[in-house]
Amino acid sequence: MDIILKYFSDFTETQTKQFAALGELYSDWNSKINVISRKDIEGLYEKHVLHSLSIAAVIEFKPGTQIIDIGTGGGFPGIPLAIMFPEVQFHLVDSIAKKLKVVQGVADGVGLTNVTVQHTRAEEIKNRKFDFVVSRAVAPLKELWTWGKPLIKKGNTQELPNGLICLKGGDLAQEIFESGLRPRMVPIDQIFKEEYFKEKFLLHVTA
Ligand SMILES: C[S@@+](CC[C@H](N)C(=O)[O-])C[C@H]1O[C@@H](n2cnc3c(N)ncnc32)[C@H](O)[C@@H]1O
Repeated sequence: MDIILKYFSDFTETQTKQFAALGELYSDWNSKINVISRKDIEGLYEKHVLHSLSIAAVIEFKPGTQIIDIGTGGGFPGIPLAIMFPEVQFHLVDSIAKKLKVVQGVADGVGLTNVTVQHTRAEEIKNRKFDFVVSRAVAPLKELWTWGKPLIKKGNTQELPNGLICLKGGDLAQEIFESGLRPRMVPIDQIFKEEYFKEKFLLHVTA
């Protein structure tokens, strides 16, 4: 939890309690339904919570914004962002139902009222639009954009235009080339100084 407070300090008492509760909630849920590796659960706040919050370091979503997290797994980046932005609506989807049990359990455990979950493949969602798609470690950029683009309403009311914001790591040159897109790229090690964030990037593609 200290690692979060190192970079973010403007939390309300509720938010501080909610972030603090994540450690125990994820340990409990993960012992029942394994969604996070044992090694990663030890580094939960750095590798999952803080990493998810890199999005909050780049954009402060306005109240009323609607966001879908594609392939949320155990709730990343959706859950930390939902705590960070209590007036923003988050729809967390995954193709594996048991992962969403954990997500719903954690959301209920911290008392989040701005989170909904849906068991579906992203490409099967019809007739719904969001301001942003967020995603971490789910699919190559080309595929993510194919799934995400139809879900995004065009708009330009925030610091960044509506679009896809995804968290990725490693050498992305080939992946970006194959996508045919020109995302804006933010190296996360410019935001957070821990070794873990070396070669990790936030990509933003405008809708
Ligand atoms: C490597 S995990 C990442 C989970 C989470 N985003 C995180 O960073 O911890 C990838 C997740 O994407 C989900 N997924 C893959 N393809 C999907 C699709 N087409 N629609 C919805 N979820 C998908 C998988 O079920 C899995 O939970």
